[in-house]
Amino acid sequence: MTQHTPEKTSENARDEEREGTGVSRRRLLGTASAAGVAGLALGGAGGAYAHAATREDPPTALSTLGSRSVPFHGAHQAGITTPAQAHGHLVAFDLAPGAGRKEAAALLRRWSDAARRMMAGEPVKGGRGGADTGIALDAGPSSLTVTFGFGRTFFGRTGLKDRLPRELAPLPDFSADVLDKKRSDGDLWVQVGADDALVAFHALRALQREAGKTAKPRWQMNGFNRSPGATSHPMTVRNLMGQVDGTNNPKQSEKDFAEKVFVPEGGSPEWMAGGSYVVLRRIRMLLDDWDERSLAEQEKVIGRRKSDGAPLSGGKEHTKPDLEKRAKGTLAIAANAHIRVAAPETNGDAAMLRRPFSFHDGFRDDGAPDAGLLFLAWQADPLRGFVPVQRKLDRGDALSPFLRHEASGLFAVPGGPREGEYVGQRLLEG
Ligand SMILES: C=CC1=C(C)c2cc3[nH]c(cc4nc(cc5[nH]c(cc1n2)c(C)c5CCC(=O)O)C(CCC(=O)O)=C4C)c(C)c3C=C
Ligand SMILES: [Fe+2]
Repeated sequence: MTQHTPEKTSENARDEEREGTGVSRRRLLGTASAAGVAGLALGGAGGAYAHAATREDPPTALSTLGSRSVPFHGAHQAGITTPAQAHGHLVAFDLAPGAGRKEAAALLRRWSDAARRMMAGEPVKGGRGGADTGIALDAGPSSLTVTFGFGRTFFGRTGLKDRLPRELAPLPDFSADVLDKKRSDGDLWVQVGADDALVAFHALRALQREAGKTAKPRWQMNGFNRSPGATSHPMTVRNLMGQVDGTNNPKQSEKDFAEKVFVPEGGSPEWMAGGSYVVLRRIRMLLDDWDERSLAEQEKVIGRRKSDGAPLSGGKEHTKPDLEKRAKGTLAIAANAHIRVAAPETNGDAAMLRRPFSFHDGFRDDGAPDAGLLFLAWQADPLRGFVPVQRKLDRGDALSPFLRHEASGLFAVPGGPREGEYVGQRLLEG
């Protein structure tokens, strides 16, 4: 598996897509049961066995979930089209005073090396004397991905203003914004995703240690999705409002997918070839209000059935919504339904790949959950993706009264590294 198709979110699809480099479920189960645990050599990247804690320990047999690995190298960074994992950490770092281009390049080199190793299930420095911290020692890679991006402020701090992409222009203000500046933006951005919570934390901790004196965490957000295997049939993930969320994402099988999501070879700036721009919004959901609405009201707000995500114009989850359909003179999908207002066909084809994590950070002073969506939208150009759609949603979307946009970020995520390269090398050394 090199790249995953975002529309294939079922357990079977994930198995199938991960067979390329990981170990397929069939092979894994066959091998593990036939050979037993102790008799087998340690698996390498994505192998069926985790690293033994000591030389004497027999290797630990891994489940399908633990053994899956995602390649670090490729045309695009991992963590964009990879099916969203069960656990996610988003962290922004600011360069320390005095750290410039040279220090940033050395950091990206260290981070890339650590990410490559951890994504292959290998130990990394982090503990005393360069030992691994041991947090993920008996686990496999568990579909770990680490994705790196650059914020607008990075370019001024490193003397690279002449390489600042025009796409990183500050996002406009939206009327629904109640943004906390301290939890927004940042020089550097890291997304960690894994299907195991300890593997995800291990990676986060190792990267934070590697940042050393060069960069300090500015903010961190933690998110989650459903665990692979938790549903018995293929089903797009649900968000904390209970809706099936992600149905009408661009599909990798569509011929204009890459054009929508990635900067093309020969595009500008050159160092962003194969890269993408990610918009992050921490969107708190007013769940106490939402959960009091009837099922019919909730479905009208979105324009889809809550049970299976089918459009209110009829059909199944993946049936194309009929925006013109009327029943007894009334639009089946209301004029302000979220899917109508957000749809590419009502926004000059504005498109983005949504790959969010849910979050829950406890309860607020008023007793309401501090919970919602870490909305992540990936696109080749935010001015042709997120911005026009959010402008339109801002003007009259039935979902907006139930949401508060509390933090925001826009980052340039360069293309994937070639063998021997580190992420961002073409920017920092080009
Ligand atoms: C600016 C872009 C968008 C924001 C912000 C946004 C927030 C948001 N959305 C949901 C729930 C759903 N969104 C759905 C579809 C959908 N949403 C956007 C854009 C934004 N959403 C788009 C482009 C689409 C696809 C529209 C289409 O072409 O049909 C859906 C329906 C299922 C699906 O297609 O994913 C749901 C449900 C929440 C809860 C939320 C903020 C917290
Ligand atoms: Fe949406």
